[in-house]
Amino acid sequence: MNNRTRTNRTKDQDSTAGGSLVGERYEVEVGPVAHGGHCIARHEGRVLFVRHTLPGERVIAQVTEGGEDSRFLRADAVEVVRASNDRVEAPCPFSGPGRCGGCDWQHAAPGAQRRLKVAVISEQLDRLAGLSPADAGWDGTVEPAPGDKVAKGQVPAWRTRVQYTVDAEGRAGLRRHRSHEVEPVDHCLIAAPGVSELGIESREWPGVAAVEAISATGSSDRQVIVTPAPGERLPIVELDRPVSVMRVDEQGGVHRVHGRGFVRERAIGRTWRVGSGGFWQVHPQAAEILVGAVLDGLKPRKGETALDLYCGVGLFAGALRERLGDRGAVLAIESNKRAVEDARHNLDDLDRVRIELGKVEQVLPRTGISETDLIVLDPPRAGVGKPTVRHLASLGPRRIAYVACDPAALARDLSYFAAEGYRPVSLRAFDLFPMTHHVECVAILEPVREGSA
Ligand SMILES: C[S@@+](CC[C@H](N)C(=O)[O-])C[C@H]1O[C@@H](n2cnc3c(N)ncnc32)[C@H](O)[C@@H]1O
Repeated sequence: MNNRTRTNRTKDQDSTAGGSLVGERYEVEVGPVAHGGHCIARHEGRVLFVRHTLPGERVIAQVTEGGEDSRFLRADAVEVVRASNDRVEAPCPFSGPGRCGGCDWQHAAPGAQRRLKVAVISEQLDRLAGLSPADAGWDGTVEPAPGDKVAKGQVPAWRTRVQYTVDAEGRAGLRRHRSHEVEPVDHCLIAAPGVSELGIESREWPGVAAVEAISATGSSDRQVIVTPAPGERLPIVELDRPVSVMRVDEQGGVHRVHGRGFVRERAIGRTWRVGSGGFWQVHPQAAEILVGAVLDGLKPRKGETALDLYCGVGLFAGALRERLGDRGAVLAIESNKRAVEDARHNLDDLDRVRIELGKVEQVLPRTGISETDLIVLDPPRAGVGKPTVRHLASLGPRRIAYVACDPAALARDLSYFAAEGYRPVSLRAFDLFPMTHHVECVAILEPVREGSA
């Protein structure tokens, strides 16, 4: 077979740019996985990030983005010439080149997905922090959530929050990869049963741009957040079961239409009020798993003080406060106003817990705190950043727990912590986003002792 074959390009693709290579097809050997749900291949010296393939495969890659002058090209594997042993038939009929962008690894066996995540974390730690798995105190595994152990070809239904986009015909679906186009679906396999039961995909949504469906864990609370299409009023939303309905206005504000303005999640023996727009982990076992990893790593002692930074509705602050005894105290900081209100409500029964509203980088210097024993960090994907890392190290904590949803941001911040004299003593990785490329890590840091390398 030719290693360069031209396909029928669409008019749109031809009009993208003079030197566009969109639509070109190359036969390539697929190399290692890269962060972001794709693998690296090369063609005539140029790097291709290829989706829908696996390391070691030989595929026909069709360019989806990039041109003659691009540093790299994006591509989809549209034909597999030589398959990896890790390849399975994608259980989801909506996945594949040009289709739903929600999952990256439908075509990989569950164990293989976790090995891909191991490779990505290892590569990020090495490249951005100069750390081997052993240096980071990591056993080099990604742990599945106990309830997600499914056989080859099966899919765990874990996603308790699903963002549907509605197409021009009023059909709910999921976004295609790096696109505003909608792939209409009649059932998302990774959606939790409580989301599927709402039947979002089986009804029409005229005048609606987006629908978010939420199924709380440990309570029967269900919520639907509807974003009307521009210039449209909110349609009457009637579903087969009682759910609270919220509306998003054109400025992004969320308003209650009927029912409660929040859902109640159960975790670590407590009930957590989570208002619309407030953060809660999407995987139903995530809160328990992450709290367990943080407490195991920090080993809080009676009377210690702790910071819970990027605290959301107060999950780690609550878990820590219960371990610190009468003289312990927790300061939590969160920038989302609604989440702070929920955190104050959720932790109302605990004394010596203070929750401050604002950005960590702005609020922390204003608190006047000059030392603390423990810190939990659970930042958004961008990570913490050098100035905040410096400030945190200056507080001299005995241990820091860093909960990370992006291994690249974690590795970058670990390199900043190293410069401030803190190093990871343990790292655990959890597969809290099966079928996708996402992974959650918990790193425990300690000050480097005199004499230790
Ligand atoms: C990954 S969530 C963690 C929430 C919480 N720890 C939990 O486990 O449920 C990150 C949180 O950081 C908040 N956030 C984002 N940027 C922030 C900043 N600069 N300062 C404080 N909070 C921020 C977000 O609103 C979100 O609630």
